[in-house]
Formats: sequence, C-alpha cells, structure tokens
Amino acid sequence: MVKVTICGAAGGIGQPLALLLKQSELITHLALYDVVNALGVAADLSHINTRSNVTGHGKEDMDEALKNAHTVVIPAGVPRKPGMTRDDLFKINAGIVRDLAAGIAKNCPEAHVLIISNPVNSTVPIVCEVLKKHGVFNPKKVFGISTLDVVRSSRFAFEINNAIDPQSTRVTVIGGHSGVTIVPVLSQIPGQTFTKEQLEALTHRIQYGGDEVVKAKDGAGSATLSMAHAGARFTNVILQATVAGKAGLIESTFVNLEADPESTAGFRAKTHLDYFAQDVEFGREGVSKILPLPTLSDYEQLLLGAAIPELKVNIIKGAAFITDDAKI
Ligand SMILES: NC(=O)c1ccc[n+]([C@@H]2O[C@H](COP(=O)([O-])OP(=O)(O)OC[C@H]3O[C@@H](n4cnc5c(N)ncnc54)[C@H](O)[C@@H]3O)[C@@H](O)[C@H]2O)c1
Ligand SMILES: O=C(O)C[C@H](O)C(=O)O
Repeated sequence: MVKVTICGAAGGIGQPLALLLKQSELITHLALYDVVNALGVAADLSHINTRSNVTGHGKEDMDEALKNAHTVVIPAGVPRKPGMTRDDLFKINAGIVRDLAAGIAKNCPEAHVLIISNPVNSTVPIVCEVLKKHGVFNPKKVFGISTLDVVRSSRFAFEINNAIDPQSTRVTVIGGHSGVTIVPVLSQIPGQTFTKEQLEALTHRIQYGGDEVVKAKDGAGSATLSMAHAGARFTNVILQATVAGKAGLIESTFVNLEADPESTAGFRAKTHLDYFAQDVEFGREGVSKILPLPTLSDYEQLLLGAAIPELKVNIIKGAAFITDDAKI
C-alpha cells in the first residue's frame, strides 16, 4: 500500500496537484485533507479511471487522512498578495505547518514529508523541530520543495536561448526559496552562451519569478498551476526512488544537512547553516547523498554570499518558533 496524503488539497495548488498525482501508477491511495471542501474534491477526483483510491478528509479528520501515509505533501496555508514577502506569511502558515507536523508525528512518523507552504526557508525547520520534539525526526525524509525554481530556470533560460531544451535541461538551484536566497547555477548549463547582462537579468527573473505571478494575479493568490507541476515532479521523484527503487535520481531540494553529515561537514563548518537547497540524490530511504556544491562562477559566489545571511535568519526564525514554545 502506498498512501500519499495532500494537506491543503482543496486549494489553488492542492487541486491540480491531486489531479496530477491521480495519474501515478505508484500511488494506491490518495488521501485529500483540507479544512474546507476536501470531500467534494475527492468525490470528483475519485471518478477518474486510474487504480488509486481517493478519500476526502475534512477538518476533524486529520488523523485518518495521515494514518500510515508513505508520503505527505503540504501546500496548506495562505498565499501572498501583491506587496507581501513570503516571510509575511509566517504569522499564519507557521502554526498551520506546526499542527500538521504534530499530526504526522502521531499518525505516520516514518512518512516522507514534502513541504510547499511558504516561507519554505522557515516552514521546513518548523516541521523538523516538531518531529524532533516527538522523537521521530529523520533528516533523510523531510524536504522543502524548491522545484519551481528549477522549472523556472529551465524555462526562462530557454526563452533567452532556444538551443536549450527546457524539458531535459535540469538547472541546479542552491540556497533557499525566496528572493536573494534563490541561487540558480546557470554557469553549469551545458553549452550556455549568455552574456553578462543576460545572466544577471535571468538570475533576477528566477529569484523574483514568484512576484511576477503574484502581481499578474493581482490579489487572487500566487503560482498554483506551475507549482502543482513542480510539486508533482518532485513527489514522483520521491516515489520512483523510495517505492520503485529507481537509483540515481537527482533534484535540487531544501533539506536539513544532517541528512548527509559527511558530505556537508565542510560546508556547515564554513557557513554555519543547518539547512540548504542543493542537488540531492535519492534512494529507498529518501536522501541517499547530498551532492557536493557545483563549481560556482565568481558571480554565483557573490550571489551565495548574499543568500547566506538571509537564509540564516529565516532558518533560526522557523526553528525558534518550536524550540522557544514550551507548549508543543
Ligand atoms: N514552494 C513553492 O515553490 C510554492 C509555490 C507556490 C505557492 N507556495 C505556497 O503554497 C501555499 C498554498 O498556496 P495556494 O495558492 O494553494 O493557497 P490556497 O489558499 O489556494 O490553498 C491553501 C489551502 O490550504 C487549506 N488550509 C488552510 N489551513 C489548513 C490546515 N490547517 N490544514 C489543511 N489545510 C489547510 C485552505 O483551506 C486552502 O484550501 C502558500 O503558502 C504559498 O505561498 C509555495
Ligand atoms: O511567490 C510566491 O509567494 C509563491 C511561490 O513561492 C513562488 O515562487 O511562486
């Protein structure tokens, strides 16, 4: 039995993500949890003629939704409106993610946890600290989904140079998931020939791609369809590695560096970061290896230098939300 639970399944991301995951042959049970409309979305999706069973779970039914899940994907929470930063969402989303993490600790402590809710740089430490408090934390199984930055990098690079294939070109994106913490390693795209001006404009567009959507939606939310695509891509990689046993799969993702202490010891000593987005190779247990940082150009070194202090603040804020709260 491979049960995948989506928390926030009736939302802008949750619905198309559920639709995409309904296509997966590796999922036998898709559980949709939301505080509103989960039953309606589940009834609708359950008519699609693929093998997985779909169940819907409302507000009072979180335990059942999470019970024995293999993987939990979390797009629950509020999205940005124009003029807001991702950090402005912390006030509401931190508590939502904390409560879901407590539910995971209780009902599916061995699950792979894939976090979409913003601010990812803080919500991932929140989940990890809750799982630690419950004695069930496994750093190899908790991921911040930063795949949308990877997807945007390939697409935006293709718009400048259409010799780059947007589907097969996987750009490594390191750092975190907000503004200057997003560091796309464009210098490593094979055969890329960007001018300095093009590289700078492309980097800025990737770092602030989310704002482009927030502005265009004009108060109606942030990226949902592209995020559902990115979320399904990452979830499918996790399932391919952990369920189907496919070796050698790699994606950039925001993880706790304890997932691979040996490979990351030098980086941690230099930066004092406990979390970082980097290329990860997956195995049966989740993280198999955190790959070494790719060679960075001088420009990318500067970007990384700018990312680290903000990343640190975001991470400490998330972790402190749990460690300073004696009630959990
Ligand atoms: N990681 C990324 O790259 C990325 C990309 C886009 C959006 N996001 C983030 O994803 C989150 C969701 O965005 P959206 O556009 O889907 O928002 P949305 O408002 O359309 O949907 C969120 C859903 O979460 C549900 N929800 C709220 N509290 C809940 C709880 N306690 N338990 C279960 N469900 C709950 C809501 O009822 C709603 O259906 C936001 O925080 C947004 O910033 C992240
Ligand atoms: O920009 C946002 O707030 C949503 C998401 O993080 C994105 O990158 O599109």
